[in-house]
Amino acid sequence: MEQLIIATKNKGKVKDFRNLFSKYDITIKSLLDLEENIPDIEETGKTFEENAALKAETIAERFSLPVLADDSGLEVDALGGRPGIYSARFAGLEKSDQANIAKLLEELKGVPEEERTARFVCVLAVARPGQPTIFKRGSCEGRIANHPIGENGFGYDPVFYPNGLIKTMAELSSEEKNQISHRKNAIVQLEKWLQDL
Ligand SMILES: O=P(O)(O)OP(=O)(O)OP(=O)(O)OC[C@H]1O[C@@H](n2cnc3c(O)ncnc32)[C@H](O)[C@@H]1O
Ligand SMILES: [Mg+2]
Repeated sequence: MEQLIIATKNKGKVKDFRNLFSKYDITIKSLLDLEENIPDIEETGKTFEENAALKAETIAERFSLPVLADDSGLEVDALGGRPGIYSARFAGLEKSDQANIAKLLEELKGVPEEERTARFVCVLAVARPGQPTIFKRGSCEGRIANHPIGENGFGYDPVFYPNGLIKTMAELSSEEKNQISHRKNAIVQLEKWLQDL
């Protein structure tokens, strides 16, 4: 069984990745599992790719090991693509899922259902010491609910209806989310690399 470091401190992502990687017989170590406390990596990039590379390359250099990072977010069409790369800090730097959802619903007040289209985007970066960083992008199309429903998942899952479903992402089991998610759609593109790990 192989081990892969994921440069994240987000427990929701870690749960998704553990589940998504189980079929490749790969175990995950996140920054939350490491003995030493890794300071937060400032996400100063202007794109998902730049921020994913910052996270993956910083940790890969530090440990001289291959590292995967995920930079992801929600693009809402009626908001011109916001919150996008700012999804985690939409309502402020304390990164509260509840506050982010409240701000999103407030900004979308009065916007009719057909104009509430949105997508989750996930960019994965794989950094390996001395080699060029690889990027893969996945997305999941849907629309924004009028109020939060469901207890599973994290982030904006309670207000996101994936296309074709009458349940929000937070009403799906992990297995169901991981069949259709942006994260899954990015990971499948790494399949060849994962087999050679
Ligand atoms: O940077 P790391 O440590 O990985 O953790 P983070 O939460 O700060 O992660 P990002 O910078 O990539 O911001 C992504 C945000 O987008 C949202 N998001 C991403 N994937 C999601 C998902 O599967 N379900 C719900 N919300 C998601 C959620 O608000 C995340 O905090
Ligand atoms: Mg972050």
